[in-house]
Amino acid sequence: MSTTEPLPAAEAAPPLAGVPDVPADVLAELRSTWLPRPEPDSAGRAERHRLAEAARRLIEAVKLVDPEGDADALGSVADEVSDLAARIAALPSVEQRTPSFEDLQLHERSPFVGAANPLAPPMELEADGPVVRAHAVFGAAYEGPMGRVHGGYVAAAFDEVMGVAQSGAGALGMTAYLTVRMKRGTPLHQRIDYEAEVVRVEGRKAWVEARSYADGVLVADGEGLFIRARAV
Ligand SMILES: CCCCCCCCCCCC(=O)SCCNC(=O)CCNC(=O)[C@H](O)C(C)(C)COP(=O)(O)OP(=O)(O)OC[C@H]1O[C@@H](n2cnc3c(N)ncnc32)[C@H](O)[C@@H]1OP(=O)(O)O
Repeated sequence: MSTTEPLPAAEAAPPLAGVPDVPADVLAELRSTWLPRPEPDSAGRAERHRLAEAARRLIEAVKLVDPEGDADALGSVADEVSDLAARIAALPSVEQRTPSFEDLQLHERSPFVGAANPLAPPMELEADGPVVRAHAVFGAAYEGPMGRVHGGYVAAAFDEVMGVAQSGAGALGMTAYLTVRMKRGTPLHQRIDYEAEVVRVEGRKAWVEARSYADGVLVADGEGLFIRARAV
């Protein structure tokens, strides 16, 4: 596939040599901690998602607020937000009980796709056979160079997408290494598209390649090695 073309239309590609042809139901099961993101299973979880979304807007607003503005107004909202943080912290915590199955899912808690995690942009994921696609918009809080996503977040987003795509090996493991080539700045405030797939499998090791695009232009690509746990 060309690395400078816009994302290709979804189409069934033949399996790569050495990469297993993993049945669709196995792929779906392996990916189920990430996607699809289900409807909230309770009113409380729906409100927690709404709270996370409000917190994302809070983070963006705090990052952008002008320190040369009205200092009293800033001080007043700092007090209010501080009080709010204390009120939320005083509510029951998930760490005070045995987590439910839903609490543990990455579509709930991940720093990239988690609906309950205010640090998650959140990234949206979809799978098309062995290929995993994703998109995300990074706000001001992710800024490194002016107007561009910090390199650490550029790489971390690749880890998330590759982490899902390793399912194409028929098993899940941990990231052993990750190489990301940042070819252009990844712009803030616009949709970034990702695609990733397994390109090689040897025993417990699966190599995954991924690319990211801004407005159809390649901004980064990379590869990672994922190693599944030894059979016990
Ligand atoms: C459980 C389901 C979870 C499912 C979890 C699903 C969630 C995924 C989340 C997304 C991914 C993440 O962010 S994961 C979080 C970030 N990553 C981590 O925290 C991983 C930290 N590292 C580790 O836990 C470990 O080092 C592992 C698991 C990567 C490997 O440990 P190990 O299994 O004991 O490996 P070991 O027997 O020594 O080596 C096996 C083979 O791999 C090679 N090898 C080992 N490490 C490396 C390495 N870093 N780079 C290159 N090659 C390596 C060895 O040379 C050997 O090759 P040979 O002699 O056989 O040729």
